[in-house]
Amino acid sequence: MSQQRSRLNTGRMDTVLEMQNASVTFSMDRGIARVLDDVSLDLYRHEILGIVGESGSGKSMLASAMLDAVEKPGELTGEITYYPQDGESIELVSASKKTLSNVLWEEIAMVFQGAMSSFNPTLTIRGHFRETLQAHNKNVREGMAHSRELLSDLYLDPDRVLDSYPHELSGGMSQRALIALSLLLEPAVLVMDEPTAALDLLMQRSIISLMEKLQEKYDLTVVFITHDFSLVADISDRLGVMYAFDIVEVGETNTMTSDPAHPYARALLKAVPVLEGPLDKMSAIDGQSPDPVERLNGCSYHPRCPIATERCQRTDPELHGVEGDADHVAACFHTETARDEIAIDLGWTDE
Ligand SMILES: Nc1ncnc2c1ncn2[C@@H]1O[C@H](COP(=O)(O)OP(=O)(O)OP(=O)(O)O)[C@@H](O)[C@H]1O
Repeated sequence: MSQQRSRLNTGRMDTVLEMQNASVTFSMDRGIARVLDDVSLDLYRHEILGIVGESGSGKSMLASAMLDAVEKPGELTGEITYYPQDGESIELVSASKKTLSNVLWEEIAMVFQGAMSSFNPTLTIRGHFRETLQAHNKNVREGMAHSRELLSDLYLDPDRVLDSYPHELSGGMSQRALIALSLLLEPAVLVMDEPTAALDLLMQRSIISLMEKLQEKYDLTVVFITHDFSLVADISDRLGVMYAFDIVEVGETNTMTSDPAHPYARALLKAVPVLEGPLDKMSAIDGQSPDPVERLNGCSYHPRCPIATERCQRTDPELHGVEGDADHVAACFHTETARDEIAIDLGWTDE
């Protein structure tokens, strides 16, 4: 895990990125699809925050929103504030294009899944590094020296990789080259959306342990988004769980992997396929994922929740501190009951 997160003198966590009521909507024939639903989240400087959730829960939308990079016709609303280590804070949603282009890659960078679609097939890897430096008016000679260091950090041979075209590299090599490229302009924050999804298990694990080293070496704040609870649990300081386009629980990784408080987070933990865990204790989550157009009243998880009450059908719960702990929040009226009644019994958890 990363070094201890820094605290402000006030005792509060030092926030590097703050999302307030961030929503993304798409206008569709059958109505408005709300694919990110009023998310508020603080990212702490120098932490690794894991975000997990099932397919379609809005993880990629969250990643794009963090950089104000939601593709049109998607509409992003809310406030996303970046706090540099030194200097004035920048609100990204209302920022000018010029401000945004200075922040992107130089302050906040992103790695998507599938390096192949991120690279230009007609350009060598050297061409990609060079182009990025030129686009940001950086010294190309110094930048190329840094690119060699980054590639070496990622256990790639700079001479071979820089001269290659993307298709000449294996999946694991090109994904690592993409991570090196994303770090070229020394960003403070790296948002990674399923960066290991297309790779085999061994390569996934090796990228995860590389990320831990890079985070320490370059003092990074990392958001690591995945559907794989067990993969990200190994390196995260905190874990956030998404359900129905919103964050439903965030807490310290130890708590989140042993005794989360939201019924969905508990069900997700039980559904985690782990090599070392007993298969007979895995269970799928019953019911359907929610529709972003046909929105339900009350808690979005209530139709699938074993402990839902009438209140859950009527009112949508806000995130609140679990047992008075402000660092562990869940959007559920019945967290105590969930912990009592929804058992988690997996070999790989710390229980
Ligand atoms: N261009 C688009 N127009 C309309 N809806 C979209 C668009 N892109 C994504 N969505 C919808 O937004 C919702 C959230 O998608 P998102 O890709 O963020 O989910 P995800 O959790 O990242 O899923 P996965 O793990 O499968 O990548 C889904 O219901 C998806 O169908």
